[in-house]
Amino acid sequence: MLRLPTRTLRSTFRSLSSYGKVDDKIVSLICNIVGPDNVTTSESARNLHGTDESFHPTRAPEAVVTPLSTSHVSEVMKICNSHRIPVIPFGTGTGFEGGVGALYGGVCMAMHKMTEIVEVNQSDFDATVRAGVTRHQLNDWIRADGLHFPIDPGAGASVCGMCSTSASGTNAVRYGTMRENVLNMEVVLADGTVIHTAGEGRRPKKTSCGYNLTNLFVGSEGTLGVITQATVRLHGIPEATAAAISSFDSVQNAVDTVVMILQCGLPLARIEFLNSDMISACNKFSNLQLKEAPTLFLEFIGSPSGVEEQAMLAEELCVGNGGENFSWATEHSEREQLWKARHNCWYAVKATYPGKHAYSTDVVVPVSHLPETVVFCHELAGEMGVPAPIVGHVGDGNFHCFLLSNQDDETETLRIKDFSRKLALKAQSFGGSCTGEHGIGLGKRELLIEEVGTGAFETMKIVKKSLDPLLIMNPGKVIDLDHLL
Ligand SMILES: Cc1cc2c(cc1C)N(C[C@H](O)[C@H](O)[C@H](O)COP(=O)(O)OP(=O)(O)OC[C@H]1O[C@@H](n3cnc4c(N)ncnc43)[C@H](O)[C@@H]1O)c1[nH]c(=O)[nH]c(=O)c1N2
Ligand SMILES: CC(C)CC(=O)C(=O)O
Ligand SMILES: [Mn+2]
Repeated sequence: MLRLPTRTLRSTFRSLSSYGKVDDKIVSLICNIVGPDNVTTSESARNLHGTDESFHPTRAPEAVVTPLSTSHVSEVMKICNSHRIPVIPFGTGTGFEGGVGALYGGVCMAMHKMTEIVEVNQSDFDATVRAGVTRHQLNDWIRADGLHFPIDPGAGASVCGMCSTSASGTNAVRYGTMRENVLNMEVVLADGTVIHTAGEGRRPKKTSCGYNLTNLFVGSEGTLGVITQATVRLHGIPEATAAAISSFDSVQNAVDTVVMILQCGLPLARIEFLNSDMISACNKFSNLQLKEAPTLFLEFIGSPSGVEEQAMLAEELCVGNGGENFSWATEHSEREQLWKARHNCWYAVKATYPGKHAYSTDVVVPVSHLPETVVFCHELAGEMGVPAPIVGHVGDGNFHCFLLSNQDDETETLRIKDFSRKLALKAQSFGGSCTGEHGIGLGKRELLIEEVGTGAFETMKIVKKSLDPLLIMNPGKVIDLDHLL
């Protein structure tokens, strides 16, 4: 692999124009590999692929390439590396941190045409999928076998996109995040080399075999290579499931209840907190009639008797903390409605405040500090005098506060940045993180340095520069280019 000394790198990147351009010659070279139907420079495709769900503005790539195979990806990478052209992988564009924006131009590697479910090992509880397969497609495929892939960011994200952001969702309290559920990945590196992070065809449930490359690429946000295939854990669909809702007279009481439930060792499947602004938005958007108060959504799974036992204990703890309206949803349709409303929180907030620009924080803290952190967030929003719907995967100590602003009002945008920085610093002061699941992307690059400290940050830079010496993989994300030159 090519390595350049720092001085050479600096002079190479003296100006942004040091990256190669995707001109007609490059387009034609890429066409020769993937075929003309799989490369476009149309404005609409470029804009679409330079946008995600974040508030970061669209940064369109110069061309969008849709490879059909790993060898396509590898050959395109070789061309881009030799002409020093940025490559930005794209899953389904549901990310929240501006990860797909082409800051320095280049090629978007859009993975949606690699749609094969390579294998499902029913009795081993694992599956291997190509990069374009979404979590919904995988679940539709394996449901009849009594299996599911439980990691559930609300959107229909691609499984490999989820690997790349280290995604999780409402089920993480029971099943963990992508970090605990990825067994192996095929990755194409910047120079076109194809590797399997745990060795080709390997899918052991545990391993002590060398450095954990799988976990290096999980959460790498497209900055170290293109993930072309992932082998993930599957889980059995539980025999019985019940959901419950309870509302509280204060944020403190609701979140204290979460800590108590966890301390009792109740094996919850899900426990989500929604504040009254969020319940109000959900009532309108998802046609619910819930009391507009701090509320917990809970779910229990297991055998029918086990579920009943867990639920009764949870009810006792909720009521003991002033929880009211404790109600059950055992019917599949009722539960579906509840969790659909929860997954639609983002759209509910956007619909409630039309014309406003929304941003979501993503802090996570050790659970004993959760009540203090949520209350801090609530009060900070109060001081700012802005509506701040909060929703969170509180079983993991992770929650989101949605901040709303007028897009054209620079003062409001700055206030939001200030709010989210203060909240992140508070979480870090409790031993937590600025991001539990959305990633660093563009907006949290400085917070990353504060969080991990100089030694770990320098080590991350060494990893980045060793795997991608010409800095073509999703440049400007996670680590600012200024820190790498
Ligand atoms: C309504 C709603 C609700 C939620 C969420 C989104 C939305 C719209 N999300 C966020 C989002 O779904 C999550 O970040 C996904 O992992 C993004 O997957 P995409 O396939 O859309 O990646 P997307 O295309 O957005 O890319 C995200 C990043 O990964 C990189 N990337 C994508 N595919 C790659 C590949 N094959 N190889 C290498 N890099 C690749 C990109 O370059 C980019 O940096 C979320 N998340 C979460 O963790 N928990 C949650 O609860 C939710 N909830
Ligand atoms: C913050 C949201 C917009 C997405 C998310 O992560 C969630 O709904 O849990
Ligand atoms: Mn979330």
